[in-house]
Amino acid sequence: MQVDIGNALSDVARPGVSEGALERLDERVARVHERIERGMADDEFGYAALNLPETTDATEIREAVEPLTDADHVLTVGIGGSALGAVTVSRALGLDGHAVLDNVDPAETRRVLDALPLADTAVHVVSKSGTTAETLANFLVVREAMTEAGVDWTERTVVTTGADGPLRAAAETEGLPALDVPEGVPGRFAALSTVGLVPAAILGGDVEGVLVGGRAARESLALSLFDSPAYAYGAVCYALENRGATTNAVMPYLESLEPFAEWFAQLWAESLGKDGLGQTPVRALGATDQHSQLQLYRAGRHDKLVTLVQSSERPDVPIPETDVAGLAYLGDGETTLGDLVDAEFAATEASLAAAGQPNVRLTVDPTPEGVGELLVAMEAACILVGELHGVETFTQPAVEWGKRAARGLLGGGEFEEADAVAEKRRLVVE
Ligand SMILES: O=P(O)(O)OC[C@H]1O[C@](O)(CO)[C@@H](O)[C@@H]1O
Repeated sequence: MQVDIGNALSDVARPGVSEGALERLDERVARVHERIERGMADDEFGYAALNLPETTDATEIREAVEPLTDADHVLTVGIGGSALGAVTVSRALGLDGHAVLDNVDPAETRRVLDALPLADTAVHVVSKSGTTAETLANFLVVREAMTEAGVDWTERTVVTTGADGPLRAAAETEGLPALDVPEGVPGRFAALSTVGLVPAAILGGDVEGVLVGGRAARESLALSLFDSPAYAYGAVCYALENRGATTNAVMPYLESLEPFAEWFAQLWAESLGKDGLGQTPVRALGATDQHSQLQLYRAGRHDKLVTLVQSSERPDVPIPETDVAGLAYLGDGETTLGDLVDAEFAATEASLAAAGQPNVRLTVDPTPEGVGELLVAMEAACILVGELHGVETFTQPAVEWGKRAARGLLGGGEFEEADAVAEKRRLVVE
């Protein structure tokens, strides 16, 4: 993976970071890298995520899912990091047949289940805590639907969960194959583990290659940001946030990385949104969003960084020759769709720079190794930013308030947060 931070420097962008400021920041990066290395060496909570490329046992995963590999479809039942990593990996690997229930919109749950050939579907239920209401509710709905379809759901389901909790108990009661969520790794950092790799393994994906790429990202971590793509990216994000770029729009120019932008959004928001800090992650897609959000990125406030993700190579789809007036430059018998999207990428990047809008280019290999390298590099970048900000990168206390309120509203206990719902300030316009 390559990171080009040139368009984030202060002689191009406003806000921008000077090379002198980066040199000074590099001294702090060295200290943080030493902290990260200690955390990895001691398999400390959170830092253990960067050990997953070494500790994840692909053979164990393949053995657990072997009875399910005849399925052409996999349904992941999970939410947040218990679904986003798996969706990101399987889509980035170009695997078809992966459906996901990571919400409790009844219309969507019904639409997904009605569309799936349930007899030809393996189900992967994932919850680190084993108590997440959305996941457990969907699991109950899925197994009922399979039963009604005449499918023995216990023969088609594998569970990945923590050491205890309702989901572990259900797996033991029903005799379901159960894999462990890695100890000490928050869900949003668990893509290169059982949590993120099981569906790809069922669908025949190169999970071993993803782990090889993750190892490459780990090995590229160094004492200097100028020697480590992951730290270069994280350091620029940190410096630009401190200079007013409080939004980070992630815009991959690969459809196969569209879920990656959503995975990144949880990683960045849930890890760094603390103590009044944190960049707001925005999901975008190139070239499509050149025809929507780019107007804001170029001509709006100078309060955002645009992270452009480019592919190091592309398949060739020729644009057929045409005599349609004005289209000869496309249909000349030589230009391909890859040429077009690469030209649009370069034009958008230059357009942002010309407007003084900070942007960074990540160049990734569209291979299993490239996928693993990208994910681990972003995780390392996130940990660097968390250390530089001095926040608790690996917890997410702010999400608990809403869970208690919802549980109270559903009669799941006495929670003062539920009272606050009843006391809502109202001004209704109809
Ligand atoms: O894997 P679990 O415990 O079901 O949690 C799912 C998601 O919910 C959160 O805990 C937030 O509520 C995320 O951090 C996590 O990825």
